[in-house]
Amino acid sequence: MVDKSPSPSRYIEDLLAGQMRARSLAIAHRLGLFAALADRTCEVTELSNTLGVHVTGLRKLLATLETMELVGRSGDGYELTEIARHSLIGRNAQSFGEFVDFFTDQFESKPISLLLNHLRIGGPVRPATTPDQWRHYMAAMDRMAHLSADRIAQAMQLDRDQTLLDLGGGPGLYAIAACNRYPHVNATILDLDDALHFAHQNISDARLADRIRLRPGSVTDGSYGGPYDVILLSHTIHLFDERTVQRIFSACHTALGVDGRLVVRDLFTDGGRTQPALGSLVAFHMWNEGDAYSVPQTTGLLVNAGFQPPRHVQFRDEQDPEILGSLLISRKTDSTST
Ligand SMILES: C[S@@+](CC[C@H](N)C(=O)[O-])C[C@H]1O[C@@H](n2cnc3c(N)ncnc32)[C@H](O)[C@@H]1O
Repeated sequence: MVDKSPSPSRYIEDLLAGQMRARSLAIAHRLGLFAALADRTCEVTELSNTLGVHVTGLRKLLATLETMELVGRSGDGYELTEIARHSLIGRNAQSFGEFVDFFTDQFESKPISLLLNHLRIGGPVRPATTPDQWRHYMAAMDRMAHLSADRIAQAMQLDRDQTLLDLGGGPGLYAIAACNRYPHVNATILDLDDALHFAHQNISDARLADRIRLRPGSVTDGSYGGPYDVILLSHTIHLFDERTVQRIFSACHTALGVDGRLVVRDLFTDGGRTQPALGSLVAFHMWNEGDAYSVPQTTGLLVNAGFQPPRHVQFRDEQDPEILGSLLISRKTDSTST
């Protein structure tokens, strides 16, 4: 049998090329190249005029995109491949372009020197700060919600509940999906002011201002109001260290009514912390003060805070991106052990 595995040097070369591929994707997306080719085949000079860039550089960029199977040639022109058409333009089921901007912001604001310093001396590593970064951040969360909010609303099973708190609710689309699915539910979204600005717009577009309340604040303050029937913590615990997550879970226990449920959604890894692989990658590159928590570790923190061992609900299917994560759903026990 012929051994088709790459040599060690080819393997390392390919890992390094991965960074260049990601940068080509980011630059083409920022330039608007995919949008410019959305419904036409374009010759290089015409494309360079549309995008306002030099032909020489553009030819090289297009060649990289061709190797990545995002554009193809048709005669003298370039056109999008099916993958690019489905994942990088418009808002169809597989579109994922918002994540290109969001990930790119993360890499630009966290150069390797900064990550090295963080490894050596610890401390915070710049969250989103500029208005553009907030817009990209919330647009990516918005996109993820379009792929998953209805499924999460269904998995939360709020048929007999009245009140939902969405902690770190971002653009508000989980609260909106829950209120749409369960007409008897009222929701509260607690988040930082910068995020609530986006939630406010979405709630007003959905005409749900009378059922969804915005509560500016920090999840680390530990005072969430209540009592609530259900608390959702979607893609938020990964921002915080383990001690803070423990305090947040305990504060959730306090804010829940009798028999209340906590639904934690995240990119949970296995006990070895390597699967899904994206979990270990984003934990190191993006979630510097937090982590991609494993299912056993999060279960331990929930039980310590006074919750029953959670059910692990996989709500995404094989076609979905890994970043959608999974859910841990726990019911409150009567008293805390912490
Ligand atoms: C990764 S986003 C997830 C947003 C939303 N829950 C979702 O699943 O799409 C994390 C959210 O936590 C919010 N956040 C970060 N630090 C926070 C804090 N200290 N207090 C409250 N919210 C915070 C961010 O503003 C953002 O909306």
